[in-house]
Amino acid sequence: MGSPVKVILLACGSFSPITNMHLRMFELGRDALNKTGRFQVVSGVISPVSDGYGKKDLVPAKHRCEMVRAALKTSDWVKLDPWECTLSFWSPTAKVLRHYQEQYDSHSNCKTTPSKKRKKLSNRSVSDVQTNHIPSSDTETDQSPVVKLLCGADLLESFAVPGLWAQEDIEYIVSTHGLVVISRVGTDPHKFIYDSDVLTKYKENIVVVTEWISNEISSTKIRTALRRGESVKYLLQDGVIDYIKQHQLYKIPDNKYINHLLPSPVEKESNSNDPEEQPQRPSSAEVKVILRSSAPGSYNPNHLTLHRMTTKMENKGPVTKIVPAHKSNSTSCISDFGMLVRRVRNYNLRTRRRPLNTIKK
Ligand SMILES: Nc1ncnc2c1ncn2[C@@H]1O[C@H](COP(=O)(O)OP(=O)(O)OP(=O)(O)O)[C@@H](O)[C@H]1O
Ligand SMILES: O=C(O)c1ccc[n+]([C@@H]2O[C@H](COP(=O)([O-])O)[C@@H](O)[C@H]2O)c1
Repeated sequence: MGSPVKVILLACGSFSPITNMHLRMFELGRDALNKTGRFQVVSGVISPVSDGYGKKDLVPAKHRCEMVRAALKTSDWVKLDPWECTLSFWSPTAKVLRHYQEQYDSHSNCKTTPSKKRKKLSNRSVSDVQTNHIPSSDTETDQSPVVKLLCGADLLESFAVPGLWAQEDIEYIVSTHGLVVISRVGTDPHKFIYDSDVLTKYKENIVVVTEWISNEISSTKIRTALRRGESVKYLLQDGVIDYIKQHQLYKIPDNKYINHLLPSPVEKESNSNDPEEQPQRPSSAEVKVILRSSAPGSYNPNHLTLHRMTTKMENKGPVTKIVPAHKSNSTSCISDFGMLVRRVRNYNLRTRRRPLNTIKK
């Protein structure tokens, strides 16, 4: 067998935000290709989609790129390439693959490699190897790497969504580049390939990786958890969580799990051991009144009851006492109380108001 074909794994997607499973995909893909003996993965590239894609909950590309950068601090072989997402318009994946292939071809030692030869290499199947229908090793070592699309099985199955992908793009991707597909719960990539004439035609160029340690992290589920104020630790890299918190992405409420990672400067300053200084956990009724009256504008607009309950307080200026809002029946903000109380205390500290615990009921 000749020397293996060098491969660059390219993952296209929203990465809003990048999850640990996106990172795992690269590890799984590299292992699977290297184990065949036919390929040697030399690097991985993450290409976040342009803002022009217009998908729901797609935070601006600059944030998605920064989150990818933060996540990749723990990888020594996967890199961010912001080319696609710096364009103001969406680019089909076939175009993105072609762009990167051209980049690598032009940078390779073998600038004269005809693309047809590359296509032949990329398409090399198990049967090719077995029958020694392979280029000589001298030729191979001069080859620029082949860019393969690394994706989850849901992306593969989206090929069948009517009108979503151009048929010629699908054929170009599988014939010229090839796919490395990571299994995902609820998908059946082998059957999907069987059902598709074009995928069956090029099936030697599709590597399906079964992830036995199945892990259904998705960016959608992460966004849902964030919106609900739930912990996302161990699902995202800590640097990504910090970034989300710092830039208040995904409309997160005051999230105790997120916020406890990075205490606000005011919280650091007020690091008192005096039990009298420690905020108490008030009842829901108390918080509702505190929020609106002490820090107008900084409460979560989702807590509409707060607004209604506190209009009486508006002319009273700063918080001087807690008024039990026993008439309220909303429980929507209960999980955020600790942080809400800290916010009030911080607000009072910043504005030199009396600490919360000195406020009498
Ligand atoms: N848990 C997972 N298992 C396998 N592949 C995944 C997983 N999560 C994401 N991917 C793959 O990562 C690539 C980029 O993902 P993208 O950010 O667009 O998807 P996503 O996490 O499913 O996002 P969203 O939930 O916002 O649709 C896609 O090929 C997708 O199939
Ligand atoms: O090229 C296409 O026709 C095409 C059609 C649908 C999706 N894609 C790409 O698939 C990636 C994941 O998209 P999504 O909607 O599953 O997050 C993203 O990079 C898109 O540009 C690409």
